[in-house]
Amino acid sequence: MPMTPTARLMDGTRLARQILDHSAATARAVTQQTGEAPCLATVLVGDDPASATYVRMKRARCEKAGIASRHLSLPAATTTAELVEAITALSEDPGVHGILLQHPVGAHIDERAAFEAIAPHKDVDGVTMRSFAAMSFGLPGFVSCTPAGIMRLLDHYDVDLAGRHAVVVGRSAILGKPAGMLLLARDATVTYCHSRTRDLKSIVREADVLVAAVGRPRFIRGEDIKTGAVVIDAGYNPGNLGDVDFDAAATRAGLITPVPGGVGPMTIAMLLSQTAEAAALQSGLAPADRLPASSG
Ligand SMILES: Nc1nc2c(c(=O)[nH]1)N[C@@H](CN(C=O)c1ccc(C(=O)N[C@@H](CCC(=O)O)C(=O)O)cc1)CN2
Repeated sequence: MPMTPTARLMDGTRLARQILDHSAATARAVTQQTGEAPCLATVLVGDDPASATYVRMKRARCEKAGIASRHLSLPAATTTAELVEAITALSEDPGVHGILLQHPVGAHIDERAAFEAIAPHKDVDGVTMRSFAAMSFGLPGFVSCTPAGIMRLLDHYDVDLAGRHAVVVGRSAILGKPAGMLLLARDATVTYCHSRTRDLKSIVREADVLVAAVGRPRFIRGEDIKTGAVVIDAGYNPGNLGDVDFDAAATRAGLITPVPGGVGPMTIAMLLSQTAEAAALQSGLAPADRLPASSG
C-alpha cells in the first residue's frame, strides 16, 4: 500500500517571488539615483540546451525585475584565453554590475581560470575563490547562488541548525562545498559525502538535514531518509528530476523541497538579489560592509 506523504513542502517558488520583488525595488532605487538600470552580463559557452534554458530564465527574470542584461554567446571551441579575455573586458566595463558565466563550460576550458577573471565586486554568482574565502570567514561578499538560496529556505522555514547533523552529498565548488561551509557557520555538524564515500546510505540515514547535490536523478532513496529530517534537493537533472526520490522521501521527511519549485527558483532569485545589491554598492547606495545575503 502506498505510504502517505507527511512532509511539509518548502515552497521555493513563493519565497523566490518575495526576493525578486525586493530585488526589483533595489533595482528601481539604483535606476532613480543613477539614471542607469543595474546590468547583469551573462556568458554562455557552447550550445548545451539546458544551459541555454537556464540563461534564458535568468535574463527573463532580470527583465521583469528592471535589471538590464547583456548576453555573450561564445562558440564551443572558445579557448580558455579567449574566455578569460572576454570576462576580463566585462570586469573592466563600468556599465556592467554583475557577471554570470554559466557552468559547465567545455572540458577543454579551464573553468576555474575563467571564473577568476570575474572582478570580485561583480561576482554576483559567488563563484570566485575570493568570494568562497569571504563566505567561509563570514566576511562581506557574494555567496554562490544555490547554497545562498538553500540557507534562505532553511531560515524561512525556521530550521534550527545548531548542533544538528547536516549531510551534504556532493562536493562541487559552486554547490556542495559552499553549502557545507554555510551550514558549518550556523553551527551544524557537517559531513560531506562524495563518490568515494564508503557506506553512503548509513551516513544519509543519520542526517537531520540532508542536502542532495549529486547530479544523479533519484539517487537518494526514500527508505534512507531519517524520520522528520529536513531534505533539500539541489538536483537539476534532465526531465526536471531531483536527486531525491521525492514521493518516498516525503513519507519520512519533516520538511522537503520539491523539484521543480524548490531550490531552482531560489538560485535565480539569489542571483538577481546579488546583482541588484552589487549595483547598489557600486553606485554608493549601500554601505560596503552590508552582507548581500541579508537583502531581500
Ligand atoms: N554559473 C552557474 N552555473 C550554474 C548554476 C549556478 O548557480 N551558477 N546552477 C546550475 C543550474 N541553474 C542555474 O544556472 C539552475 C538550474 C535549475 C533552475 C530552476 O529553476 N529549475 C526549475 C525547473 C526548470 C524549469 O522550470 O524549466 C525548478 O527547479 O523549479 C534554475 C537554475 C548549473 N549551472
